[in-house]
Amino acid sequence: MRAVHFGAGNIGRGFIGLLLSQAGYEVCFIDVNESLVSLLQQKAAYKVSLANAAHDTMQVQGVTALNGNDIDRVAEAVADADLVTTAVGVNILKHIAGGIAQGIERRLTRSPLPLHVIACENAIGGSTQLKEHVYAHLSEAARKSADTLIAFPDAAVDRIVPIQHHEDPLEVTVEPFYEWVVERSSMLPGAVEIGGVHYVDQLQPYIERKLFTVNTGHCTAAYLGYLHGFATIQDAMADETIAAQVQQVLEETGAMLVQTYGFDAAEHSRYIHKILDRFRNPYLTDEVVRVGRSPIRKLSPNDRLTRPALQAYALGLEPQYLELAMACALLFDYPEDPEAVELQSAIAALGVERALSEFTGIAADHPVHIQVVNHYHKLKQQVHSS
Ligand SMILES: NC(=O)c1ccc[n+]([C@@H]2O[C@H](COP(=O)([O-])OP(=O)(O)OC[C@H]3O[C@@H](n4cnc5c(N)ncnc54)[C@H](O)[C@@H]3O)[C@@H](O)[C@H]2O)c1
Ligand SMILES: O=P(O)(O)OC[C@@H](O)[C@@H](O)[C@H](O)[C@H](O)CO
Repeated sequence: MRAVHFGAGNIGRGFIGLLLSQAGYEVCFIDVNESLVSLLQQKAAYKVSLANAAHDTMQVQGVTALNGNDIDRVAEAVADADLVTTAVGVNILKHIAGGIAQGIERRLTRSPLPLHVIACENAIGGSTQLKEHVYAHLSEAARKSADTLIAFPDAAVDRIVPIQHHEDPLEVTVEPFYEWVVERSSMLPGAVEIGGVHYVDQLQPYIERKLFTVNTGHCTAAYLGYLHGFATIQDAMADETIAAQVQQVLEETGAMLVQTYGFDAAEHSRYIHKILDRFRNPYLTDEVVRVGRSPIRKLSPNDRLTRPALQAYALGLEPQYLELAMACALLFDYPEDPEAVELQSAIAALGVERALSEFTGIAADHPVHIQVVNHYHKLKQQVHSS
């Protein structure tokens, strides 16, 4: 079986490529990083090591790679694939959609076999978003056939894979934990299920639980850590005040998730504590600037800060630590992150009130907005006086 995977980066090699290879797929990576593509072509294999005491290692073999700019070959690979997956970043999906669409057009003329396209991004409805981008490139006739032969089931993926600093540029160190959940109800009849993937009827509770626990807690640790001068999540979590604030945030999202989806409260509390332990994994070095990357995306209405804060508020819960985390995100001024630079220029140009409304969609007179701005001004004063 052939899988075409877009994005040979950290999660692409360290999780999706590894799991697909273990499930019996020949994996063809597609990436625009030329040196990465050429190394994968030369070596056809790479090493994955686990961030545990034993430093267990695994070898992924028989992989191939294509340059994402070679649209003709990308389309050919998609046309012949048994599965297409992505881990490029949700904002990059629109850039890979053209190649996928060309592949689908060719495939529909030569094969009656169904194809599943799964976006493994940290976003609600990632595959659905990819489908919209792909369909924008398809002819009316192709769209009609694709409706019955091509499915885009949404997914949630969880495994912490930091930025890598190995001598071998293909090696990747990953945490031992992993979870890949795919929505079965949007799959086509007779679909082959991938070994190691957890299939569920409705993804919404799973993606919200993952995004609003793992990723909300993670970015809170990152933004608080950045503000206090810590370089890594592990260092930030060793600070008792930060660790307590991260836990408070997760208790707020937890209360919202338990009320919304009826999760068992005790089980959810264990889930939170397991995640806090994962953040502290002493065998990982995960930079706060990676975890805090793209603050505009992270503050956007459907992402890990704004959405749970507004959902909690709507339920009558007071999301005060989420508001604090949002204010810290507004203070993420890392000059090498293009979104952090854009965010800081917007705050300088519009003022924090308007910038906050612009990026989160929250009206200036909403109580959550008012509290975030209050926290922002207080934190800014503390930063100046320290
Ligand atoms: N790293 C993690 O811990 C983790 C865990 C779960 C989910 N994710 C999600 O997975 C996605 C990728 O994250 P990552 O950490 O692996 O990032 P990454 O930067 O390591 O990898 C992204 C890869 O995509 C490639 N890429 C960019 N534009 C492309 C294009 N047009 N065509 C093909 N390839 C392209 C990049 O060259 C890079 O190799 C993100 O959506 C992220 O939120 C990451
Ligand atoms: O990838 P992002 O930028 O959406 O979020 C950064 C991290 O929180 C994220 O990559 C986690 O490590 C991952 O989601 C764990 O499953």
